[in-house]
Amino acid sequence: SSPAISVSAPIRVGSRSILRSIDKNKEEKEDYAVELNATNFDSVLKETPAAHAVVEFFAHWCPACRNYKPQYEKIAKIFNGADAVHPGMILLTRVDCALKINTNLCDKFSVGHYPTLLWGPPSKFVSGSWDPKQEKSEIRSIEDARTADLLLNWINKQMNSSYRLEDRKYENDLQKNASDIGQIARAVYDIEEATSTAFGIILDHKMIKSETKASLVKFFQLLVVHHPSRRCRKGTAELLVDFDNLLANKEIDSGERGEIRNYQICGKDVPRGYWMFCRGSKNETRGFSCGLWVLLHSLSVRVDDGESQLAFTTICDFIHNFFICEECRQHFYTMCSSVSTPFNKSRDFVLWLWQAHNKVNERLMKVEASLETDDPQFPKITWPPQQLCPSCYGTVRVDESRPIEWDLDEVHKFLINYYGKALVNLNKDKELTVERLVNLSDDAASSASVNALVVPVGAALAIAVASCAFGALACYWRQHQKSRKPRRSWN
Ligand SMILES: Cc1cc2nc3c(=O)[nH]c(=O)nc-3n(C[C@H](O)[C@H](O)[C@H](O)COP(=O)(O)OP(=O)(O)OC[C@H]3O[C@@H](n4cnc5c(N)ncnc54)[C@H](O)[C@@H]3O)c2cc1C
Repeated sequence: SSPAISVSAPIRVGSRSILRSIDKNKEEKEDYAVELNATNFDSVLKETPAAHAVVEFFAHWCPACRNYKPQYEKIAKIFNGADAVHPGMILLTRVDCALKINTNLCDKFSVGHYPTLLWGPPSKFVSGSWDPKQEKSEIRSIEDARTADLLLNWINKQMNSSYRLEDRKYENDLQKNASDIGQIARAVYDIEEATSTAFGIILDHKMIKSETKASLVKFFQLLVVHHPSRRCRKGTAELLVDFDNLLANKEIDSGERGEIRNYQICGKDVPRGYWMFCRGSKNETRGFSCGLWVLLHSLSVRVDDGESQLAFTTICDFIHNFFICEECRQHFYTMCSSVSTPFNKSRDFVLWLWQAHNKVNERLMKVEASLETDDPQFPKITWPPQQLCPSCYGTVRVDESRPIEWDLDEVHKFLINYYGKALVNLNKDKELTVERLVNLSDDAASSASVNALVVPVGAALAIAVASCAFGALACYWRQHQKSRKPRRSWN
């Protein structure tokens, strides 16, 4: 579902001004920043799904504010509303302090000059206030944002992001443009969304039990090392470290979830509540299950030969224990169980997953056609289509009724490229490397005497150490937590 922002056009007090603003919008370009006033300020900021808000306090008579408006609008256009280039993350708003109704509101936020820009979590603005002298406020003043570029740079610094003014809206036009491999690039958002959604479902349905915990820990280890999104790797690593504490071990089987219920596995900006690559043309189609497939494929192409069997069993167990669609998990598990020889090449595992997905596609082609439950814009196909990977097709396919003669080397090459390189991490952060982890752990060691806490050696740790096969990273990380916690901060 797309983020619902209840107010998308400027709202002013009085019906005449509403009409004026509508007319103005027709004549001029639409305003993207949401205009707030004392009556809707709290409700809009309370309801927004965005994790961050910018409030511009201005006065309509102020010439500098009028000149600033096009700059501010450029940024609002990128973030505000479901059709924005990067929807759902930041809400840009403005308050006209020259309107009597807003006098108290502007006072509460210590507006001393126009325009004043404040940044913070939307909830902190609700019934909130701000004082420049106040320390430790989550609301911060944006000092130098005279131009759209400067404002976006400031935002990028806060969010560790790399948004650009030139970013264009992602059009999910796979069907129209099936040969465009670039479409997959934005799927990293959906993988993050799927990871966070999966974790949310696991918690909501109290699925962590003594008999499923080991399988979840193994899956987390796989994510720590091979998730394409850095913030999910980081979030999962931190979760793994604190798993026993967060889970309140003794309460697992009683269904309690301890502190873990508040944990955001891919960081505080995810989930965002919408899908990009996996957005269906109807609300109920695609979304999570599509995101989960893309996550699994992107994991498969990242594992080494030596990890392939463990990655296979980890994914099979994860789906079996935690994918709440009964038919899907049963069917997938049957496919898993039919594998008799352990994988010792990642290529075989990658191709197995591709084939398994195609088997599901082929089954669903028939089911969806008879029940008319398909997404008309995204019918199930045997994948990849020839337009996307001509070389995957060993021979030119003249007769559609004959089985495809796949060139498996080419399919493998294609999958590695598609779910590997092409599916890039859009966050420009430094990579989480083994070296960095080692340094972090050393840092933690040097400060151990001051702020170390003893982490109980619980079942999760034993399981984690016993299954240290996903590269050095997860293993190293988990083992170093035997006697101490690392610092919370990663930077
Ligand atoms: C493990 C698993 C098992 C499932 N089993 C069932 C089931 O038994 N019954 C059921 O009704 N639904 C099942 N689903 C859901 C179903 O497969 C689809 O995810 C859902 O119908 C949404 O389909 P979609 O059009 O978004 O494409 P999806 O099938 O979700 O695919 C997502 C994207 O992956 C790419 N893709 C497609 N095929 C392949 C392939 N072979 N290899 C690599 N990439 C590919 C395409 O870009 C596609 O857009 C399962 C989902 C998962 C994750």
